[in-house]
Amino acid sequence: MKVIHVSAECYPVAKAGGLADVVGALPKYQSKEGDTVEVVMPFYNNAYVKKSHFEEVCHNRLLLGDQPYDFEVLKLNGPGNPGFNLYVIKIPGLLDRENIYSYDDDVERFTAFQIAVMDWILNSDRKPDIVHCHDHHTGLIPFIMSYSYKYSSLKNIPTVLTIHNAQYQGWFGFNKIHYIPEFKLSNAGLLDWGGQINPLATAIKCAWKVTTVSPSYMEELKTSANGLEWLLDHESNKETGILNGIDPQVWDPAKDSMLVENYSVKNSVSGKKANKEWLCKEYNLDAEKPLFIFIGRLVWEKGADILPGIFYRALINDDLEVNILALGSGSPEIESKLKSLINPFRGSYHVHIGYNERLSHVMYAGADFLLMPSRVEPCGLNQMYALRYGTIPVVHETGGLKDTVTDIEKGGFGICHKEVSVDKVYHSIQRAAALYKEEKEFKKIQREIMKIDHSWDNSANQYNELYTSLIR
Ligand SMILES: Nc1ncnc2c1ncn2[C@@H]1O[C@H](COP(=O)(O)OP(=O)(O)O[C@H]2O[C@H](CO)[C@@H](O)[C@H](O)[C@H]2O)[C@@H](O)[C@H]1O
Repeated sequence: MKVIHVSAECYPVAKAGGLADVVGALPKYQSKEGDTVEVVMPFYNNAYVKKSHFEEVCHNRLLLGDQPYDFEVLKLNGPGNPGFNLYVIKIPGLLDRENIYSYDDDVERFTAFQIAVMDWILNSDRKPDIVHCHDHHTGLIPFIMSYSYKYSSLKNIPTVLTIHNAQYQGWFGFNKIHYIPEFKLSNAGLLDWGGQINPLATAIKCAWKVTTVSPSYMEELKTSANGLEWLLDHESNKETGILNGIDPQVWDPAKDSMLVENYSVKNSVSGKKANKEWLCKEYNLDAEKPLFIFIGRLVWEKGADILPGIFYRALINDDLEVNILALGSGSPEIESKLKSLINPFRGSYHVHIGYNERLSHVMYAGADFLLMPSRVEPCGLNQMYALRYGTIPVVHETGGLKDTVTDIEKGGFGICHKEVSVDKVYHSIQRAAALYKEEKEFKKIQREIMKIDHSWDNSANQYNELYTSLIR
């Protein structure tokens, strides 16, 4: 079987969040003997790409409307090889920029990327058995494969869409419909949702199967999906929730080269202490107090808007005695509120605004508790990384968090709250701080959570079974 994953992100080449982690790991665990699982993504002009070696596979010219663009398909070679064939599409002037998203011409960039992928597959000797698309940036592919005249020879290849985040749908106006390779106009309704071209909705309608990254999120989407509830409910017979895994080759405290000191279950106490002490020295925190961390995009879905309120309440209360360290970027208003707490709470609080992969690893290792007050969490990887690194998750019971974290009082290993509010999260922090004082019990939980298996094997098998059902 030959599978091609099409994605805007893939770790370690380009990462903005969890999508990259998934696409950079899943293919490694899907490849069984005789199978080929590949990834194709855009060529960005970032530091990783600059230091990597690529070999040209083909070059061609695509048409975006009537605008021609030359493109190259390059294969990653040499020491940076991620463990599967990884191809990048270079479209000079469109894709080769430093960042992944947030340019004014993202519609043109990602539509051209999808057309280039189609042209490459159309002209390749060995066609894939499955094309697996991820999120809205690749959502037009199932439509193009089924309805665009030029690609009609691909229409019997099954397509799978995985929704990592339904909040973002890639909407654009019908004035750009000519970007999509020519098709019978009577099919234009498949592109439409609420009067706009909606690539995520299009993929939900046209893909042969739709998956999302946890069973609970799949259910939640039917009542809360940023306008796509009815569609997701209507298409439910082709939908499945498959929980993400984590890649133990990248996320292993015993081997992680980004840590200050490596550790396993046996020496978790001293290993975590060394990482915590480094963080406390670096950010002027108190290593005696429990360390709570937050890592992620500073947006409403992650509950980041209530972080300043939660932090203030926890830090102003002298009896609680906690440290807080946050890492993230996003809404300028939240960034500035979080920064404004640095001066008043110097010695027990810091926020690092920006993206920093290495720091995130040290934080998972050195922290005692991870805060995830997400309002929407399709799966969430942070809580699984935290568990693996012996850090207890404090989470809102939603989506994938519900599927991966059970409260200590219910025989589990995390601290859960049922609502997203300053009060509820503060109450969870109080529970966590009390647990920290029960040293023996706290360290026992730390060791237990490090042993939980969240590796990809089980989920990779579920994807493979899904593919097999389509090929049959
Ligand atoms: N400032 C920063 N510096 C360094 N690292 C940072 C960072 N901000 C975030 N990260 C890292 O980015 C990843 C975030 O992954 P998540 O899965 O938690 O969220 P995301 O919303 O991006 O993903 C979406 O897709 C994934 C994958 O399917 C789903 O798990 C999730 O629920 C869904 O919202 C983690 O590896 C985290 O450490």
